[in-house]
Amino acid sequence: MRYRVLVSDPLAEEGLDILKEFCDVDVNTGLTEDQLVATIGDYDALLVRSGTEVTARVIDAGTRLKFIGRAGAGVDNINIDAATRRGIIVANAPEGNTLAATEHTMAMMLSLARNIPQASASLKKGEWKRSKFMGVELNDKTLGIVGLGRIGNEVAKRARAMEMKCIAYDPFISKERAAKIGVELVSLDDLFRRSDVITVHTPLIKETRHMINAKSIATMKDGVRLINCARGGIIDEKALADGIRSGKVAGAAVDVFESEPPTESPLLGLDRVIVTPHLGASTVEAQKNVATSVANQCISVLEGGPAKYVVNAPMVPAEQQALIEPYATLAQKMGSLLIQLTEGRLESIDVTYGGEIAQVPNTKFITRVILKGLLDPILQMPVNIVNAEFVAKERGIRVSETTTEEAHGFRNLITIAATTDRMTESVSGNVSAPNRARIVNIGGYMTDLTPTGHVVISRHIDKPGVIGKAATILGRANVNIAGMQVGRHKPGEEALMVLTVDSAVPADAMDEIRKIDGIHTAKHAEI
Ligand SMILES: NC(=O)C1=CN([C@@H]2O[C@H](COP(=O)(O)OP(=O)(O)OC[C@H]3O[C@@H](n4cnc5c(N)ncnc54)[C@H](O)[C@@H]3O)[C@@H](O)[C@H]2O)C=CC1
Ligand SMILES: O=C(O)C(=O)COP(=O)(O)O
Repeated sequence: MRYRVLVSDPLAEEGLDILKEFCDVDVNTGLTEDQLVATIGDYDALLVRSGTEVTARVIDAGTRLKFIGRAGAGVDNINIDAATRRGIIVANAPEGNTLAATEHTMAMMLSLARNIPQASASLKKGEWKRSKFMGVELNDKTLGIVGLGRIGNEVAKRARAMEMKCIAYDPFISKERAAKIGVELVSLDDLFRRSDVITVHTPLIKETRHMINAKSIATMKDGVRLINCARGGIIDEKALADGIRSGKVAGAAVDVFESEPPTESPLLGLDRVIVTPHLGASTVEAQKNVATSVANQCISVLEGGPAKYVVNAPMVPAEQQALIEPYATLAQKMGSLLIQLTEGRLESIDVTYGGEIAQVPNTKFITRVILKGLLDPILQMPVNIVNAEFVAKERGIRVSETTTEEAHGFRNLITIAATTDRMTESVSGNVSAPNRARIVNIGGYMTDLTPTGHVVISRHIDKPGVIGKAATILGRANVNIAGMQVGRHKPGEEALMVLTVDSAVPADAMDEIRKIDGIHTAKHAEI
């Protein structure tokens, strides 16, 4: 059956062509939330730009959805939590429109400085008002950049070329990194006080909503100019309109609005505000980039592969995927074995990465794979690397991750300990070559188990006859024993037996094994 993809905002043909090779694609733009809710259940993937509000209602109605793609950078129109809860991968295309948004910002800044849109409109009305449109030079002025990410960086480079002085506020960027592109990193208050022009390039999040407001405008230079080509709502539109009316703010350039289309915005009626209808990403080049990026990611995810720019799960860069793969495969099997060996309500999972694996920057990804292995078999809802952490948290299962150089004689060692309200059980595994992964310890007993197929794992008193009785019971049940290992600390004390068997063990045979004198516990597991 071919996958079905709904494209609910305009997407460049290049992206649609890629999708159509593998999927049935419906392009249906301008849907209301109710219309989306009514149809989304038929689709495996939804691709959007900023025009579609992907609400929790839409996501919950998308019972087949596996992928939500954003052909662009901002994902504030997608309810990421709702998608994560449902295990739906959300990915964007954050690099494809960076230069388009940068150039739009530069165009807005120059237009603002020289009143180009107003002068153009005036001349077209038949006027010739040269003195009315007196401008200012940008040369030597201070540009304050709020958010020195992809676009902020590119804007800074271009502003520097125009001999502007660039200062920036970004709590997540180092002074050294900013200095490399000739930008001085300052506090937000300093930026407000010192800038002639302020441009915002942050995402719209709780911390940035109305970051520029009446109070901050009051601290700015008289005659400051403001630019928002990032997200409506970062600048409080009402406060900006008041600032313009009072003359405190000389002008503003706005591409994005608190509500789009902005029918109610007080900015639209002001001469000194120039506006564009969210055109930052609207270049032929950017649209081709974001459409092909998101289409390729969509297909990869639908076919069970990774996406390059996942927003709601840890990413493994392409060049590290081959390295991580054997660990991830082992980790999932270890998780699955462990849950079959435990009894009771899971309280915590402690994962320790020892030796070489501790150096890999993507242990978070492996931890999610472990959680998937542990939780997917026991829960009704599908658990995958997107929602694994969320599902654990929701169920009050504490998850910890530790890295250490200690690998107990192995080059690398993953140990997972699961604590329930009744017991603690642990499993350790090692990858000695890309195609050689073993479970090397169960509950503190050394073993050497290829993690595949059926096993019977028991704890028993190390005394003659116990193992033989278990083997006899399996024989009677027509279960062939392919291999056997016994681990013990001292003769005569508790020992751990791992029997690899060629088929599932009937429940009554397992009950019989548990009744053998000397057997403490016995479990059948399929890895
Ligand atoms: N108008 C349009 O059509 C377009 C708008 N955008 C928007 O532009 C904005 C920037 O995009 P990119 O540069 O690609 O994103 P980015 O993620 O590369 O950069 C965002 C920067 O904001 C910084 N930041 C986060 N919280 C902050 C805070 N509280 N204060 C100051 N800085 C903070 C981050 O550290 C990061 O460096 C986004 O809102 C995006 O949605 C992007 C493309 C087109
Ligand atoms: O990529 C972004 O964040 C944008 O704002 C671009 O929006 P659009 O794809 O043009 O609706």
